[in-house]
Amino acid sequence: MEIFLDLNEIKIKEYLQNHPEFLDNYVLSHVEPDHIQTWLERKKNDKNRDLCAVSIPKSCMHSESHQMIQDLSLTLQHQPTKYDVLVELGNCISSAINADGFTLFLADEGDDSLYIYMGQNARGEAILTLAKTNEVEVPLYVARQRKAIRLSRNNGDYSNYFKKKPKIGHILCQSIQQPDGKLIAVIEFFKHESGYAFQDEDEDIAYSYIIWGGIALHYAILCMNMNKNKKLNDFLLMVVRSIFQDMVSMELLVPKIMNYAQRLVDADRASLFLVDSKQQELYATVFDVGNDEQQEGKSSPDIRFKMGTGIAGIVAETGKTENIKDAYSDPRFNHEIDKQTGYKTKSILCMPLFNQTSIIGVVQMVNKRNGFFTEEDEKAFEMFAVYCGLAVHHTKLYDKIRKSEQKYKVALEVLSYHSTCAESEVQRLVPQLDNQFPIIDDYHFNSFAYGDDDKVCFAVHMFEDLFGLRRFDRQCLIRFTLTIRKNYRNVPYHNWSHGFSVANTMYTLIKKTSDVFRPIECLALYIAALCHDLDHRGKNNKFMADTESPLAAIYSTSTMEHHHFNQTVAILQNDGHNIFSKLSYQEYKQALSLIKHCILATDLALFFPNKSKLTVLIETEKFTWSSKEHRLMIQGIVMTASDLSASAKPWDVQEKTVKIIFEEFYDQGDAERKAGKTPIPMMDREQPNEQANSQVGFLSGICLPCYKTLYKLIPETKPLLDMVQFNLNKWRKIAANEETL
Ligand SMILES: Nc1nc2c(ncn2[C@@H]2O[C@H](COP(=O)(O)O)[C@@H](O)[C@H]2O)c(=O)[nH]1
Repeated sequence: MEIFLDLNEIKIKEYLQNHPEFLDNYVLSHVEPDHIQTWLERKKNDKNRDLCAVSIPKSCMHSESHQMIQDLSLTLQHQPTKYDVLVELGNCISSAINADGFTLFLADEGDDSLYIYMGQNARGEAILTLAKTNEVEVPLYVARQRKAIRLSRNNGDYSNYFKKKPKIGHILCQSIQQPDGKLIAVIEFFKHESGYAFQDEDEDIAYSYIIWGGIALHYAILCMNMNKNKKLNDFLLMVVRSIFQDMVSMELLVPKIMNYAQRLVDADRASLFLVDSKQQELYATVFDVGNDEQQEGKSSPDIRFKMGTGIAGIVAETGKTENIKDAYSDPRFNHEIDKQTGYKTKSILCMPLFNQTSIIGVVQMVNKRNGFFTEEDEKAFEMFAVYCGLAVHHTKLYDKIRKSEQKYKVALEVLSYHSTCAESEVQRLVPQLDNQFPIIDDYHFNSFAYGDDDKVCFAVHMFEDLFGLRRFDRQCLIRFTLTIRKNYRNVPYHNWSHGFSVANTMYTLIKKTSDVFRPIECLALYIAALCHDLDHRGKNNKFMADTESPLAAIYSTSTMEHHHFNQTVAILQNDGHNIFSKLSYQEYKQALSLIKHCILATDLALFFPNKSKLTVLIETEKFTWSSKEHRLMIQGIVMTASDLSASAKPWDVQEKTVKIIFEEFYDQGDAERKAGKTPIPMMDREQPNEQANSQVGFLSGICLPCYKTLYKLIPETKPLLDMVQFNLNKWRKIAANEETL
């Protein structure tokens, strides 16, 4: 019996809407794929096809999409999260297709799990629940196939699916992907049983909105990434500032970094392990930094384990990042620490930290909130790890520097104690200052005739004679001079006797040339002469450089002369030693500046250029005592003249001094030979006949030019010039074997 159904277009449509599977089955079993493809092409390209006419008037669609864009743009203005955009999109589509609601499933590209979106917490972090596979077969199908599905309760294929969804009669499930095709989410709209089934045009409308939404979402993700990048840049700036400006110690900087890192990848815990390369172990520097900004990482020095142990140990060995989704299913995971802490590790993101040459540590993020650590987390973490390595490396350096500074301070304290004179020595010397002094303002004064204690008395007496005691304290002066003597080493030539002798020549020159130099210049010249070779080791600057001595590392030029000045300042800074304490700040500053200039001028390497410039000024009659620069130049010459004044002493003193100088030269030559170097003839004790020739060279090449220049500007120094000339002639005769020593 043929049944004629009273069918018309509306009833057919109604039937098809209520029985979508009927149409699906018909098309899938009766229509050729090519024909379906033609339909799809036509649908995409059919400009005239009016989506809205089918379900919503274009104006309404237009106004709807206009409203959606307005809503979305409002959302986007408030720096949306990805979830804000998805929820807004779902709301827009729901109202456009008259859905009673929707469920949002978030995808994890790590695997094809879906997470049911339950909302956001105060920090804008999504609250997700892992969807049980057997409860989401439809969204899972859509996620895998990227195909929309429309179902109604009486649809045979998925009737079980509706059993878990009481009161829901119809669903429309669609995937949402980024422009690059990456799956973001699946959205399942639903209607209660009383509603109509979703239609084609509902699917089309949802599809159209999702296109818009995808763009908005892409923008939102860009915005979030920009925010994240801004936060990352702000963090990196903080790290760099901490490293290079605050120079904070490890204790302060690393917890900051770990707190940031833990927030960066949304981890529940963060730990930093450093490599103990000697023990081949890792130890926790900061362990279990929580999500609370204030919570400082608990430093757990007792958490130590061998390299290669656990995920962190393996990363420290291999230098490769590990992203573990389920720690306990990874045989490499070390359960021991969980046992110690009672904390359950699920997911781990672990990254090596490098300095220029090696792995210095491992940063470990534990338990990603809501799921697993993503590829995006790994990328962000990689950048962070570079700066974390930089920070750790520099804080370790600063910690070493701080420890060295403390050791240096201790060494200085010890040195200061042992290198300053005792009060008893001061008291013992005071009465001696009232004794009768020999005539010592004499260029030919022979210091060999007196002992070291006498020389201390003479030195204090010379100072008081030149500068009086109105602005100086005698006890302080005695203490200062005794400590100066103590800080000359017991070497053959560059000892206290040499320091005193140079000061004596300077004293004589100042006494016999009154009014050439100003008081502050005289004070500086005298103290510089007394201190100019403090702590000399009997080796010259070349030796200090060749042997890579620490002093040469500190002072690359005029090595010993800088050290002599540094020692002078150190002694002035000792309690009870500051002879300048009654000077004004300006006078003190000027005195120290002049003392530095004078001591550095005793470096013969500086003598030659200084003398040449001065000679030109003299010969062109441009030298003027009113020029500060010219005064400094002549002060330099005066220092050298005093320093080499042994060459201008009577012959018996010169001959005795030279023996001592060569003793020291030969000691240096022996040390050079021991170091595998060949000493110059002057320092080679195996070439003793070189002495006379060396002296001819030294007196003619250095001393005579020095005293000639000095004489042109300070004629009162003629006795020095005459005696040098005499001694030079003696050395020439000896060198020519016309005389013997
Ligand atoms: N060959 C000689 N060298 C001498 C003599 N007197 C000093 N010197 C060297 O000159 C410098 C002076 O600088 P100083 O501040 O260290 O005293 C030093 O290197 C002496 O070794 C000499 O008579 N002959």
